[in-house]
Amino acid sequence: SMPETVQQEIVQSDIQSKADKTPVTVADYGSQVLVSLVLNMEVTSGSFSMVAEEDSEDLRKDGAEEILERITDLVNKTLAEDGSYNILLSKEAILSAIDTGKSEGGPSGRHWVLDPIDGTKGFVRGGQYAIALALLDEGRVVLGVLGCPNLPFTSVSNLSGSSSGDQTGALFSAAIGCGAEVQSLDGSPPQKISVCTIDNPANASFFESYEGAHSMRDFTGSVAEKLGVQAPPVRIDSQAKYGALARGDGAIYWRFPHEGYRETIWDHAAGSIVVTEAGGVVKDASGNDLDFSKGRYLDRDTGIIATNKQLMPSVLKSVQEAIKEKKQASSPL
Ligand SMILES: Nc1ncnc2c1ncn2[C@@H]1O[C@H](COP(=O)(O)O)[C@@H](OP(=O)(O)O)[C@H]1O
Ligand SMILES: [Mg+2]
Ligand SMILES: [Mg+2]
Ligand SMILES: [Mg+2]
Repeated sequence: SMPETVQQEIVQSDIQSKADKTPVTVADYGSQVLVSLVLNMEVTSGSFSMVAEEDSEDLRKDGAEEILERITDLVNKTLAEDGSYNILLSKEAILSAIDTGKSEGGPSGRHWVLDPIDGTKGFVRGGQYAIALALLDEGRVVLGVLGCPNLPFTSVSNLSGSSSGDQTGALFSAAIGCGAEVQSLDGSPPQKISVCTIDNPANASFFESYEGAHSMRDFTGSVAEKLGVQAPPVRIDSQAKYGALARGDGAIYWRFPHEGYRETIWDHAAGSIVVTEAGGVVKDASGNDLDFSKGRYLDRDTGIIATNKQLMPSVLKSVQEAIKEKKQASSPL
């Protein structure tokens, strides 16, 4: 696919820095264009609304001509190679396709939620990333798809060492009330997946961000200790973590960003339905469900925890204890 080709050949000029200092690449923009174009053409019933991560502002600035040209070429080349749609996009059409993702979402009606490349830092590093698409209906996630081109098809235990002969690439999908599935990217028949059945925290392993700045490791380390987790953390980028959890590669995924960080809905919508439809649960640190109905940002208390039903009560308890300790340690006497 287009992101795979870009990842293999990525050069410095393909990578830009956004106003918030996070990276964005030609593949992030290109993926947002392609997904929004196809959705627009295929979804014909009702009005179309999409909440997506990227916008065209930086691409309309002086000096962005070259990168816009590169995105336009990439998108047109991909469309031509695929052959399903006989269209050629101008630069202006590229910019307006990106901006179809400007919706505010919210509690009423239907909204597509897109992270065109989740885990851009992993993508640039040659690591894990995901293309994450979900559908919100009246404020709840009803559909989710996670494309993970670099994820071993059977298990992340095959991440290091390609000697296993495992296929690479996994496409997770879930619809509300219908369970979760995985298939290979070349279109093998989908198979049902479910979270692991581990109930003893001593046997549990956990996923967390590869990027240390995305989740506080001193905090998650103390939660792991309280829980009695023995295994070392498995650190991978993007919502591939939700996919890996949903098929039982590990028992827990948790995320505790630094204070003041606001989570966005496209970082969790697709992943959370894949996990819940695989029989798992996704909560904030207070044990509340995530609320995707509040617009582009996710309404939540500190942290996000995904695990199976058996482990959630003890994980929440350890998290609460760790939060209490942290508050005591930082409050003046
Ligand atoms: N300081 C921070 N704390 C927490 N999350 C952050 C962050 N900076 C960026 N992120 C988010 O973390 C996502 C990647 O998740 P992970 O840490 O699980 O790999 C990024 O998605 P994008 O790569 O789509 O921008 C971004 O939204
Ligand atoms: Mg980003
Ligand atoms: Mg993201
Ligand atoms: Mg992204």
